[in-house]
Amino acid sequence: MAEPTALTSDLIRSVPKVLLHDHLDGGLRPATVLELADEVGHPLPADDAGSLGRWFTESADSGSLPRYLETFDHTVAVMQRADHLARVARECVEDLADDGVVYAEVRYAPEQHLGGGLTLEEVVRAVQEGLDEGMAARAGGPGRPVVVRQLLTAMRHAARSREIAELAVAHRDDGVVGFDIAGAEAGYPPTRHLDAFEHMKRSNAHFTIHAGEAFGLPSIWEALQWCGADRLGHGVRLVDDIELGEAGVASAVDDVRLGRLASYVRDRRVPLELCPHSNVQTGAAASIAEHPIGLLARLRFRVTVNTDNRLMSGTSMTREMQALVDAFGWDLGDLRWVTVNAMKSAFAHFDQRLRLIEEVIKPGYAEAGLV
Ligand SMILES: O=c1[nH]cnc2c1ncn2[C@@H]1O[C@H](CO)[C@@H](O)[C@H]1O
Ligand SMILES: [Zn+2]
Repeated sequence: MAEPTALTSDLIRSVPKVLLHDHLDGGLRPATVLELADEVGHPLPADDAGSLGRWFTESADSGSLPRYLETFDHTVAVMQRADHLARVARECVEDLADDGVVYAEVRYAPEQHLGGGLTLEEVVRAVQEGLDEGMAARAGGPGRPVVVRQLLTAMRHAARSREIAELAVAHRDDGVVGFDIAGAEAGYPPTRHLDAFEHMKRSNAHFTIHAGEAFGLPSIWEALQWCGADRLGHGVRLVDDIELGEAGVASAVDDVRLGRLASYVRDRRVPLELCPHSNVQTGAAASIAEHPIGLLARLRFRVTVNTDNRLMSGTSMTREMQALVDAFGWDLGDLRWVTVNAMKSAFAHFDQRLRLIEEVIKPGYAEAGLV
């Protein structure tokens, strides 16, 4: 019998990965934050890349979503000029490609980038320019090409969601594949933005909603049954609708009872954009080992693995996957499963998704030794 392949981080980095939930303003390189802050005269809490990176991860390690979100003040502050937005977007593509990502949807809130006088249109165009440059550079190199698309986010405490949804639809043929809402969850239910979601639906366009991260089942229920979300950003609190058997650890999958909402989510194959390390930092999960992703995967929910904010979590797709391999004994087959799940759940057109699965993802895992 062949020895099972050891899942080293080098091997994990080398296999094709798909990322659906990654914030552009949560993924800057610390060195870039320093350089751009210097150019625009924004004061930072540290003055070398190593300490600044640590400042972000330690401050984000707050156990609360609102406090975690405060760290974005420093990234958003240095993303107010077209050239700066383009640079951040280009570096994002480079970093994802180096991490072995072959398809990604990167999100940010255009309304947070108007401080330097740009219009919403100019913000979207600047980001696209950077993404295009990054993808073109990669296409000319030796590694696998990467496709990176935009998701436009509206901030849930603000009142611009309809406008941002219209912006997303207006740019659907040039790089924007969908819409999202983010920000503090408690007190800002998704139904505040029904108008925006209606616009997306009427336009035959796609959206995801951050729900079930800092707040529980009602938020997930509204996102799906009132707003009609295609996917759930996090959705991790769905476990509150799953009852464990006697042992309380759900070691046996048949010793588990799903409530109506959890059943609906699983039956309808609603994609869950799970972000393990981010959830531990905001207190949505106690540790990686106790993260509901292990249970949700065993119950065959449509699980996807994501980074959320690479800077604030000091993370990458490779690190997220490595942690799941270590905590739950996931093997290469599990990594391919979440990757195919993510590709199936992407907002890119069906023909492109299928092509990436057949021509890039499956051959990539076969090359790594998975038959
Ligand atoms: O995990 C999260 N939950 C809710 N909001 C978030 C999360 N990560 C980032 N943002 C928010 O989304 C904005 C646009 O990218 C960020 O500025 C941040 O405020
Ligand atoms: Zn997020």
